Amino acid sequence: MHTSSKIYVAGHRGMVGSAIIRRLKAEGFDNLVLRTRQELDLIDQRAVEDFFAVERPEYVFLAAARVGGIHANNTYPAEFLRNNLAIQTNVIHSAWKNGAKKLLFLGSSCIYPRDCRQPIKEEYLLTSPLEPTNEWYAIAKIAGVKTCQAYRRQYAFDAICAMPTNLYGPNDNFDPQDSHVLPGLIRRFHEAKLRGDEAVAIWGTGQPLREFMHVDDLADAAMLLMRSYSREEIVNVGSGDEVSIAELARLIADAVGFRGRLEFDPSRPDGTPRKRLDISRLEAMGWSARTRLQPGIAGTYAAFLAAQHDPVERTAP
Ligand SMILES: NC(=O)C1=CN([C@@H]2O[C@H](COP(=O)(O)OP(=O)(O)OC[C@H]3O[C@@H](n4cnc5c(N)ncnc54)[C@H](OP(=O)(O)O)[C@@H]3O)[C@@H](O)[C@H]2O)C=CC1
Ligand SMILES: C[C@H]1O[C@H](OP(=O)(O)OP(=O)(O)OC[C@H]2O[C@@H](n3cnc4c(=O)[nH]c(N)nc43)[C@H](O)[C@@H]2O)[C@@H](O)[C@@H](O)C1=O
Repeated sequence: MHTSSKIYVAGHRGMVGSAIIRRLKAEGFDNLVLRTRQELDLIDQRAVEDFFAVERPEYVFLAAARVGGIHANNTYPAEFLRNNLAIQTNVIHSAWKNGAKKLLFLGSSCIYPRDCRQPIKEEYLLTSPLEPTNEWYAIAKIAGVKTCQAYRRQYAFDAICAMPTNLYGPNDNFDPQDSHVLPGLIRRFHEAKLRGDEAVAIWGTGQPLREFMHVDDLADAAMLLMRSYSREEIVNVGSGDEVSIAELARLIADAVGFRGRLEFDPSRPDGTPRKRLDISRLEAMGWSARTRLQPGIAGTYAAFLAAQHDPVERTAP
């Protein structure tokens, strides 16, 4: 990949896509092809084929997807299955057909079995049943992995797959219902602080463990893989920063300055009990995450506050 290479980042307005764009621009890449969802709906097969036939990008970061937290996954199963199958199938096929040199597909740690041995190695995929709250999304993402592997075997297309752990950072989705836990709780604690509430509700028991990674570290790993990894085996991307949801909630309350009580609501689902990734494969390439959780949360809260004053933030660049 050279700084003049033509690079398409699908989903460049999302959290991951915008982090990859920041990283590419910081490294001097200046031949970026970008389309908003309004300009190019990636579910529309004909539109995607036309776009690739005209633009013929050399490298593709596939960071567009129907994404959300436990509630969104559980509530919109048809969208999580259909949109993700369509987006990834259209993009992978058109990239290959129009001569792309390489494509990076993003899966997720939630594609592994619910009760997986820990830390999770890449080879544990498809060894036992999935977590029911996100099986539709997981099935779609597993199909994405298999699509990349099939195109590599049959057509020698250099499609690679990264499996990130739970991500957070600037430009995240801070929706009160449909977001992931970290941005969701930043908003809930912030609003509770402004109202002077005495307590904040935390979904579930607080006992599940999650590994959190700053999205800039994911962008760093994505660049490394795009530059130097060309195999069909999937690659985990994790940070080792594992905390319980109760511990996470206390860290966020401290960062936001909320001094009231935390009230756990066990009527809401916990989801997977634990999903810590084994990242030996990536470590063997000399990689490790840099941003620790506490400063990462502080920076994300600052980005949330900035976006309150500038509501177009999530839709930039
Ligand atoms: N967030 C996380 O914790 C994790 C994320 N990942 C993976 O990283 C990738 C990016 O996730 P993230 O950045 O968090 O998600 P976001 O929701 O922040 O971004 C997704 C992007 O995809 C775009 N998009 C969705 N549907 C379409 C469509 N039909 N046509 C065109 N664009 C579309 C969205 O556009 P618009 O802004 O218009 O909606 C948005 O820009 C996904 O593949 C996800 O599975 C993996 C592990 C963890
Ligand atoms: C990245 C990964 O993310 C998803 O899986 P998840 O890790 O279960 O996602 P989550 O961030 O929504 O929840 C983590 C934990 O936190 C608890 N929790 C408490 N309070 C809130 C809360 O306010 N919001 C949310 N969302 N969760 C909360 C919640 O009950 C759960 O125990 C996949 O669906 C899939 O999308 C995927 O790929």
